[in-house]
Parts: sequence; C-alpha cells; structure tokens
Amino acid sequence: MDYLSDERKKSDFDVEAMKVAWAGSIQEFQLSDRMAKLVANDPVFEKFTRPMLGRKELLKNTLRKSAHAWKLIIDLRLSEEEAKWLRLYVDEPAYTDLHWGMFIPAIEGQGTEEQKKKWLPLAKKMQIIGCYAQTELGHGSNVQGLETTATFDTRTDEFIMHSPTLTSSKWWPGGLGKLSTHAVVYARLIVGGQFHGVHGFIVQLRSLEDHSPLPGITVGDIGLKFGNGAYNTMDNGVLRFDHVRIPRNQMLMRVSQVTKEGKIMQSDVPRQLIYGTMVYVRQTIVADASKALSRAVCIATRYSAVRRQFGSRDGGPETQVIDYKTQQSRLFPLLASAYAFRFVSEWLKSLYLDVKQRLEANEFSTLPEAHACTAGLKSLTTTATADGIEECRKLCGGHGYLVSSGLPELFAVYIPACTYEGDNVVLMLQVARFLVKTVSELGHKKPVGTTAYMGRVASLMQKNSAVQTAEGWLNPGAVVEAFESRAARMAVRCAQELAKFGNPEEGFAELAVDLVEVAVSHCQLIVVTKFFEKLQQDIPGKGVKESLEVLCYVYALFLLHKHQGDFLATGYLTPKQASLANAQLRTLYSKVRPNAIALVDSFSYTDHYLGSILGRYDGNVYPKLYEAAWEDPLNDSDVIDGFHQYVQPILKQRLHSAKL
Ligand SMILES: CCCCCCC/C=C/C(=O)SCCNC(=O)CCNC(=O)[C@H](O)C(C)(C)COP(=O)(O)OP(=O)(O)OC[C@H]1O[C@@H](n2cnc3c(N)ncnc32)[C@H](O)[C@@H]1OP(=O)(O)O
Ligand SMILES: Cc1cc2nc3c(=O)[nH]c(=O)nc-3n(C[C@H](O)[C@H](O)[C@H](O)COP(=O)(O)OP(=O)(O)OC[C@H]3O[C@@H](n4cnc5c(N)ncnc54)[C@H](O)[C@@H]3O)c2cc1C
Repeated sequence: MDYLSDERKKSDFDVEAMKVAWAGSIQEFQLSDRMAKLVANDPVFEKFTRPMLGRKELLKNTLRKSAHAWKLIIDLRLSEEEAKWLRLYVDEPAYTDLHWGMFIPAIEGQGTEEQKKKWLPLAKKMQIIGCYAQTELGHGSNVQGLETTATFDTRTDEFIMHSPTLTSSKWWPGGLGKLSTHAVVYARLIVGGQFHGVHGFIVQLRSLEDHSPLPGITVGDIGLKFGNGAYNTMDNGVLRFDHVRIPRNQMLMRVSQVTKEGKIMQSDVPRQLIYGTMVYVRQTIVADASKALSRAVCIATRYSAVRRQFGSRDGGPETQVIDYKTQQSRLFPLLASAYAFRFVSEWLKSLYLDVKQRLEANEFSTLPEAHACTAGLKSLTTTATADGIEECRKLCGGHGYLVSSGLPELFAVYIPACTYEGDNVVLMLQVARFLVKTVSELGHKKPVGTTAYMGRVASLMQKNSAVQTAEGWLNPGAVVEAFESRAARMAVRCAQELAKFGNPEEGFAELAVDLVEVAVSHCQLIVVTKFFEKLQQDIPGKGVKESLEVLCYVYALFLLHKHQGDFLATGYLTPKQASLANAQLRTLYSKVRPNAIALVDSFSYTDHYLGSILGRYDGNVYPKLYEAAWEDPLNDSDVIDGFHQYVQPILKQRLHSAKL
C-alpha cells in the first residue's frame, strides 16, 4: 500500500524528467540508479544493525562490506565512475574513501610522471592502501606550522622522517589507524639544515606481508568518535616516526625537486599546488552536501505528509503537519537548498575540471579563484547541511530522535564535514582574503569569474532596488542585483575599514568577524547566480523548469529574508521591499506544497540508501516503527538481564520496609 499516493497525484511536473535534471544527464541518472539498486538488493550491505555494534565488530563489518564492494567492482568490471557511485550507496565511511579520495589524487596532482607511473597502478589495483596524513595533534588548520620533519641525508640519498615532539604526531587521518600500508605524509623539508616548506612524501607504514608496522613506526587508532556507528567505521589514526628512512624519490616532486647532491630545484609550478588535493576534495564535498541534505529533506518531507496533528473537531483526519506554514517555512528552504547545492556543485565540478586541465598544461592563473570557490562553497554548504539535518530531525518531532529515523546517524556522520578539509571559519577567511585582494586591485585589474560583479562596483554602490510589489521579486535580474549589491557593498565597506589600519594583518585580525560575513555574502551570491544560470539551460520535461524556478526563488528569497539586516544596512533595500520579499516567499511555499513529495522522489533514493523508517517511499511509517521496536535486543526477553541481580533486591527491600 502506498500511503503517499494521493500526495504523488498532486504534483504537476514529470518526476522522471526531474530525476534526470537532478542527476545532471540521462547517463548519470542511469549509472547512479544501477549502482543504487545493486547495493540495495545485496544483503551484505544491510545497515540497520550498525549502531548496535561494538567498535571491533563495527570495523570488521565495514572491512567485510569494503571487500565485497571491491569483489563486485572486479567481477562486474565496473568503471572508476561506477565504483565511486557503488561506494557512495554502500553508505559507510571506510578506509577506501581516503585511498581513492585523497591518497590517489595527491599522487596524481603532486607526483612527477615517473612517480605516477610507479605508484598509481599499485594503488589502483589496491596492492597498496594509502591515506592522507597531514594533520597533527598540535596543528591542523595551520599547515605551515606542521612539525614532522623530512631531513635529507646526502650520504645515503634518503629522507629521514621524524616526529620530534608529541604534538607532531599525525592525528586524524582516515584509514591511517589500522588499514593503510602507505601514506602521503606532509612534513617540513629540511636540506642542509635549512627549512624549505612543507611537502608531501610517500611513506610505507606497514609490511605488505603481515601488515605489521615497519620499524620506527608507531601507528594506531585515535579512539571513538561522536555517535553510535556513524564515523566509527573509519580508523582515524595516530602516527609517529622515529628516524624512518625513505628513498629520495618518494618525495612528491612536481612542485620542488631535491637532487642527489641536496640542491633544491623549483619548477614553474606555484607552491600552492601542494594544497591541490584539498581543492579537489573540497569540490567533492560540495556535491556530498547536496546528497546529505537531500536525504534528510526527503525523510522529513515524506514524514511531514504522513504525520497529522490537531485540526480535527469532528473526528475526521487531523491536519498533515506539512500543511502548517511554520513547517513549510522550515522545510521548503532546505528542500530548495538541496537543489541549489546540487546545481552549484555541478558548476564547481566543471570549474575544477577546467583548472585541472590548465594545471596539467602548467597554466596556473585560475588557481586562486578555484581555491576561493572550493573553500567558500565547501564552508557554506557544509554549515547549511549540518544545521539542515538537525532541523529535519526537529521537523520529525519525537520520532526523529529514534535511530531508525536515519537522522541521528546521518547527523553524526555529517557534522565533521564542517571541520575536515578545512575548518569552515578558517576557509571563509581565505575567501575574505581573496575578496579584499580583488577590491584592492580594482583600479588596475579587471575582476573576472565569480568576482566579475566587482567590476560594476560603482553602479552597485549607487543603484537601489526598484522592486515595488511582491510579484516584482519574481525577476532574476532584481534578485541577482540585490545579492550583488549586498556583497559588493559589504566588501567595499570592509576594505575601507581595513585601510584605516597601519598594519593590514592587524586590521584583518581585528575585522575577522565582518570579513567572514563578507565572504558568506559572496558565496551565497555564487549559489544564487548558478541556480539562475542553470535555469537558462534547456531542461526538458513537463513542468520541470517551472518547479525548479519556484525552488530557486525560495532559496534566494529565504536567504534575503534571513539576512535582511545586511540588505537593509547596506541601504540597497527599504524595509517595505524586504517585507514584500517575505510576502512572496509565503506565496512560493504554497506553490511548493503540492509538489513537495514529487520533488523529494526526484532524488531517486532507494529505501536502503535513505535508511529511514520515517522516510520510507510507501509512507508506511507506524506499523514499521512498531515492528522495529520489537527487534531491539532489549526486547529479546520479557525480563531484562540484570533485573534479578540489581533491581529485584531493591524491590524486595521496599516490600520489607513497607511491612515495617
Ligand atoms: C573523498 C574523501 C572523503 C572526505 C573525507 C574527509 C577526510 C578529511 C581529510 C582532511 O581533513 S585532510 C586535511 C585538511 N586540512 C586542511 O584543510 C587545512 C586547512 N588549512 C589550509 O588549507 C591552509 O593551511 C590555509 C589556512 C589555507 C593556509 O593559510 P596560510 O595563510 O598559512 O597560508 P600559506 O600556506 O602561507 O599560503 C597562502 C597562499 O596560498 C593560497 N592557498 C591556500 N590554500 C590554497 C589551496 N588549497 N589552493 C591554492 N591556493 C591556496 C592562499 O590563497 C595564499 O595565496 P596568496 O594570497 O599568497 O596569493
Ligand atoms: C572526521 C575527521 C576526519 C579527518 N580526516 C583527516 C585526514 O584524512 N587527513 C588529515 O590530514 N586530517 C584529517 N582531519 C583533520 C582535519 O583536517 C582538521 O581537524 C581540520 O583541518 C581543522 O583543523 P584543527 O583540528 O587544527 O582545528 P583548529 O584550527 O585547532 O580549530 C579550532 C578552532 O579554532 C578556530 N581557528 C583556527 N585558526 C583560526 C584562525 N586563523 N582564525 C580564526 N579562527 C581560527 C577554528 O575556527 C576552530 O573554531 C580529519 C578531521 C576529522 C574531524
């Protein structure tokens, strides 16, 4: 029985076409759909019992799933793209994420041709397992502050890897604790007693025969993390070196080379390329944000249509909670954000691929913008997604707190995304630096790409919004101009404040809070702009473009409402115009309402991937919640183990004292 079938009948767009729009192309949709079903139909990938497992059992279970996934990849001759989707739908953080997601990309981006030829085939056949060991106990954000040393010994043509202090212990790298045989280790290069910056080195950690740590290497897991199950399927690790020697050719030498004689040779490649793996991964994290948020929204939307509270005076059905305006005002902006993040990630991927091609041809001019966009959008989308998942839990009332809702584990797995690959505040400060630099160069350098609007700064500072009615906000030009003016005005005002400081670094530190707000407004502008640009494309299917247009306005006007203080303080909007935007937002929620279920169905998630009783496709929530309760180990027996030992004596004692 489909309890949501009436809801599905209400929608006025072609869901199958929307699935394609969400996936990006028919090919992407088919590929992803095939992998989702492959995983969902395979009992090895069951995941409901995960939060009940102890740590050792949990990790072993992950290893079993990863081995099965690898067997499928080999047996079915899956492409790298298919394998990526397969791992995604297995939906369990594992050492393989770092092997494929960071170790291999680090070698691809920073290795020489010779190094790539040697290491990549081994890694791609999984004959070695690698991780990305950058962060230390004492330093994570400040990469230049890392303490691990790689000292060149000209006599033996080797580097000596050493952890000189406790705080120099590598700490956090995923896959490091128990599984990796190798790591790309970031360390201070020391040649002839001189420090030559932080570089990556390929270091073997464990024997390829019996997996024991090699001499001089201390390695282990850093311990339990937030939540049951969740990210505890990953062996985040600690690593120390005691004068471990590696051959010279294991320093990743695309950026700088060390010769046999101990000479440092700089190539034309900028040193920032050492940070290149982070640019790549941040871009993938933006795509992951749309996936995590859309999962949470799918659960909360379906459940909001099933759940009823109040509104019946005559014994008829109560009101579906999705019909309350307050529920809509919390849920629909998140639904719109999931779509917005999906489309901005599509654009970011194309920007990244373009930069990657240029880097391969030794053309580095677009690297600063790629860094600012990946850092800023990673920060913006992961913050909104982490907050959004928690909001979805609240939108599901009490049942959202049950592990079987899928939301607690999704939250626990997701929240470190605000920290890993760069703390979100630290990353926004990087964007702010880039913007301040752009403003300071306006006189002699035409801004391009995502900062092109700064080239129109004079008119953006003068012109105010012309919107007169609520309908006036349904105009891409009016909306984009509002976001451009807000971002430009905030950036210029901050640059003027900075100019008052004799020492720019002192000014930057003092104005950091305002600078983060400037960076956020710039990143929101990017997301809004890319959503409108997406709507310029040919999007086939009845009603698909129209539904996306509604979501685009919801996303933009929700942000405008939330940050109306900025729009008013910069003088671009009047209070009347801000309140017209809010009135339009209410109308837009009414337009989303009949399509809400179809819009989440368009994510095309299997019940396996959602992992939620509240989010079931068929809406059959209550019987399944009831059934699941009886599957809890506590209900294996009517009288709980421990009762006779610890509870009964108390009860008996009570009886005794009552007699007294
Ligand atoms: C698929 C995988 C699944 C995901 C699982 C997640 C696993 C998690 C993995 C990790 O967390 S790995 C560790 C990630 N660590 C970080 O992200 C550390 C964050 N810190 C930094 O990125 C940097 O250190 C910093 C904060 C950006 C640097 O600050 P600082 O001011 O000290 O910088 P400098 O080193 O002096 O360089 C400044 C110069 O370089 C430019 N720049 C900085 N980062 C990049 C970059 N990634 N790409 C290109 N350019 C970069 C920066 O703009 C400055 O340029 P100029 O102004 O000098 O031109
Ligand atoms: C689940 C997980 C997986 C990870 N996986 C890996 C991995 O595979 N490999 C790896 O190398 N690392 C990994 N890390 C480490 C991760 O990259 C770092 O934790 C992250 O970069 C943040 O650095 P930090 O821990 O030093 O935070 P800190 O920099 O110590 O941050 C603490 C606080 O200080 C603030 N702060 C710091 N600097 C500034 C500043 N300049 N201005 C203003 N505020 C500031 C931050 O905003 C934050 O509030 C992982 C971390 C987690 C949680």
